Formats: sequence, C-alpha cells, structure tokens
Amino acid sequence: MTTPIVSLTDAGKSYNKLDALQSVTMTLGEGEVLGLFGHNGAGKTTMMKLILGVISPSRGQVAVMGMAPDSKEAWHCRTKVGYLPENVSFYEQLTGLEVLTYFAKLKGFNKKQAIDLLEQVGITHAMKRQVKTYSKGMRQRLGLAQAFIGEPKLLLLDEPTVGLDPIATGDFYRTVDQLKSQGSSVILCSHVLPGVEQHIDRAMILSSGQLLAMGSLAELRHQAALPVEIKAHGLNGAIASHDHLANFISPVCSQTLNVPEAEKISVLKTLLGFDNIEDIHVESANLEQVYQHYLALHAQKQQAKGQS
Ligand SMILES: Nc1ncnc2c1ncn2[C@@H]1O[C@H](COP(=O)(O)OP(=O)(O)OP(=O)(O)O)[C@@H](O)[C@H]1O
Repeated sequence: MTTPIVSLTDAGKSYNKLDALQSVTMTLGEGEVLGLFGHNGAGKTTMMKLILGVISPSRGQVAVMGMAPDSKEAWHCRTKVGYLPENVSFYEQLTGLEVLTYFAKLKGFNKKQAIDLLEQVGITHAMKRQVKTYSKGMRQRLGLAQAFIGEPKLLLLDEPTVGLDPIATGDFYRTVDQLKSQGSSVILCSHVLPGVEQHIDRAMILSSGQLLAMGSLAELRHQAALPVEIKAHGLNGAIASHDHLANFISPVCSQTLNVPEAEKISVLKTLLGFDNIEDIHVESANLEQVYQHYLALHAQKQQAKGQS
C-alpha cells in the first residue's frame, strides 16, 4: 500500500479550553485535491498549520509523506511542500523578482524558475518594482508564485483566490488542475464556494473545530439527501393537476419540482410523456447548498443539545 501524502488520525489541537480542532481522521492521496470549508474560526488554518508542522497536535497523530511534520527528521519533506498563508506579507523594499528569487533559492531553485513563475501568475511586467507598490491582487499572485516553487508534492493554500480578479482566479484553478495532473496533492480552503467544486475531489466541512462531513460532492449530496431541482417548460397547469408530480412542486415556482434523487428518473419519464413539454432543466444541489445543509443540521443539533 502506498503511504498517503497526508494522514490525520484522531488529530486535534486545543488552546487552553478551546478546541480549535477536535478529532479529525483523514487521508489525502497523491494527486488528490481537498477543499476545506467552514465559517470563520472553524479550524481550517489550524488544520493546515498542523500539516505544515508549525504547530503540534494536542492529541492524535499527523503524518506528511509518512513523517510527523513537526519532527526534525521531516526537514527534507518541507522542500516538497508549498504554502500560501491567509495573509501574505513580503519584504516591501524588495522587488517581486528579488522576493521570489530569495524564496526559490531557499528551496534549492534558481532565478530562472522565479522568472518563469512570475510569468505564470501574470506579473512579469511588475517584477522589477518594489513589492510596496503592488496592489492586493498582485501580492496574492506573488504569494501563489511562492507557493508553486519547485512543483511541490503537497500544496496548502489558505484562501488562494482572495483579491484575484476573475481572469486570475480562472488561471489559478487551471494551475491547480495542472499540478494535480502532475501528481501534486492540494488542500485549499476558501469562503468563495462557487467555482471551486469542479476542481476538488473531496470536500471537508468544519464548524467550531468539529468535522461535520467529508466526501466527494456526489457522496455528500447523497448523504444529505438534498432534492434535485427539475424545471419543466411548456406544461402550464398540467403539473399541478398530475397526482404524482404535484407532490414535488416548489413553493416558489409552479414549474419547478424539488425531487428526491431516488425519484429523479421516474419523474423525468413522466414529464417526457407530456406532448406539450418544451424543455427540461435538471440541477443537483451545488457545493454551497450542501455546505449550508450541513451547517444548518449542525446548528439544529447544537440547539437540541442546549435544550435537553
Ligand atoms: N494561537 C492561538 N491561540 C489561541 N486560539 C487560537 C490560536 N490560533 C487559533 N485559535 C483559535 O482557534 C479557532 C480556529 O481558528 P482557525 O484560524 O483555525 O480558524 P479558520 O477556520 O482558519 O478561520 P478563518 O476563516 O477566520 O481564517 C478560533 O477560535 C481561533 O480563535
């Protein structure tokens, strides 16, 4: 069996009485992309810091490429890890090229790689300017270039698209797809859910340090039993007068049906049986809806606990 790139076994971190991360068990394989989602203070950065080895677990084990990342023996693994912190900050007086060359050299790479990466993130035109003159988006691009040095085996990206314009966001996700196809593993956390789902293999949802759900979007959708939205055009009142279909009519639109996944095909067959059907649009729950579902479920459980 191959060693996972990252594995957490009942790993948690506490600060005095606060459980920043309760007990998380997970593995990340080669070429896998994991999305880490949760509100402010959920424990996302804590989990990344445990994986980086900059903090040690209060309980359980963390392993990166088979080693405890906070151990001395893991030093050579660190050159294979790229990290973009939540708030990037650089030496303001240096130029973008000087900053990136410095970080490249720390990892055993040269200026040529720094120049190539600056081109990849689209700031070649500003590479000879001091970082203090950079806009927020340009700093973020420089941060990403820094994380990409040496085509890392593991990339940890905390809010990678903050401050990026739509073009740069698209370029960023293309780079993630490319790194994944080359075998790099990626953990990224983001508060911006639209646009992320097609680039991740699995999602992990955290709240107040607690792991609420983890799996592929299809698995989470299935587990959550969220309905599929089916919009049927051209039927006017026919749906409301149909015994079976009428059960699924959305409270907000009479042409939209909210159908359990298990009944999707039978409902579609029924709709196709209508002579005047003009079009059918089928949409499964997206990442945002899945995320909201798990958070609402968690809030309900907390409330019930508080009342008992
Ligand atoms: N060094 C520390 N000392 C005390 N508490 C801490 C420390 N670091 C983090 N925490 C607490 O741990 C919890 C989780 O913090 P963390 O930074 O992991 O959240 P996050 O999910 O990354 O949040 P955000 O989306 O706001 O960045 C928070 O309640 C935070 O206040």
